[in-house]
Amino acid sequence: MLAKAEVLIEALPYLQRYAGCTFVVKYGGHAMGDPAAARDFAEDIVLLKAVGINPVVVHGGGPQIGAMLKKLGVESTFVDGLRVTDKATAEVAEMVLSGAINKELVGWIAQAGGKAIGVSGKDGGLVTATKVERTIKDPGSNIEQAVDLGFVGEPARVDTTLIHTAVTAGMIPVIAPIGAGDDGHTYNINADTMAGAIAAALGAARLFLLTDVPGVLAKDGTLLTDLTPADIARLRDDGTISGGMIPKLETCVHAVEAGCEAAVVLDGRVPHAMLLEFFTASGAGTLIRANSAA
Ligand SMILES: Nc1ncnc2c1ncn2[C@@H]1O[C@H](COP(=O)(O)OP(=O)(O)O)[C@@H](O)[C@H]1O
Ligand SMILES: CC(=O)N[C@@H](CCC(=O)OP(=O)(O)O)C(=O)O
Repeated sequence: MLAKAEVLIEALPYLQRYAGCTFVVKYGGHAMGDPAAARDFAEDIVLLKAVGINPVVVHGGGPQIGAMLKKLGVESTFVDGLRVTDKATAEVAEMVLSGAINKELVGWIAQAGGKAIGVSGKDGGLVTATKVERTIKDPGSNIEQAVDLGFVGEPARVDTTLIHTAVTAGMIPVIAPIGAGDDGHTYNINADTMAGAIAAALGAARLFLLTDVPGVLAKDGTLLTDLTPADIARLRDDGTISGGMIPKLETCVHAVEAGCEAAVVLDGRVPHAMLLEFFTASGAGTLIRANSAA
């Protein structure tokens, strides 16, 4: 019994410090595979709301989009962790993200006793997207070449009115990473990028990125517990990070440089990972701050 009280007391300074603050939580497609983990995640989100923190959820769904494309016989390729998206792929991405996954998460939060509102970046002009321009180095000649990723977007403008309205009404926004461009097209946005842009626009106290690894791992597999933007640039240059970890850490750098206090990459498969990270002194995962002394 006393142990339970001690756990609550350990959380007290965090509760006092962060009451009224916004946390943006990105729930990755890899982390959401297991229904028990999804239930734990929803409980964590509802608990945050109950103690006066305003959680805003941005979800992914990469593996689920991949599975649907496979069913439909459509091939998918990636450049730097971004899915090359033609018109048909954009339609499937919107269907899976805004339709299936978004509503499933809203359902899990309702089951846990919360009130969630599921939207995509298209709703209320939340996220206006522009086309992502990328170049890749030709391995033979080392010459930079432009690659066309199709309808892959990045947030150009974020209008947080809808989020503020929902939060004021006691609701938890659940956001799918789809945006409309000024050109009228639908853009598929990497969910980490979407979460970082929303965290930056809201001036969130924390950005949590829940994924399927314990955090950022060094080449020998050990967990890197604290990183700065300069460390991340080095890890990218020496090839320690690759694939989906690249947009994830770019997002963290963007968010902390825009004023978000800290970003955390952590293992969403661990039950109640976010609560353990946030409310206990022994944090898990990788913490990213603008500078190591902060
Ligand atoms: N240094 C690294 N540390 C940890 N994971 C890494 C690293 N480099 C690349 N990765 C890859 O990044 C993946 C996480 O990104 P991603 O697949 O996009 O996850 P999510 O769907 O949760 O966003 C890991 O599963 C791992 O394969
Ligand atoms: C442009 C781009 O790559 N979009 C992603 C959107 C979903 C996503 O990011 O999901 P995870 O967080 O689960 O990886 C995709 O099509 O897979």
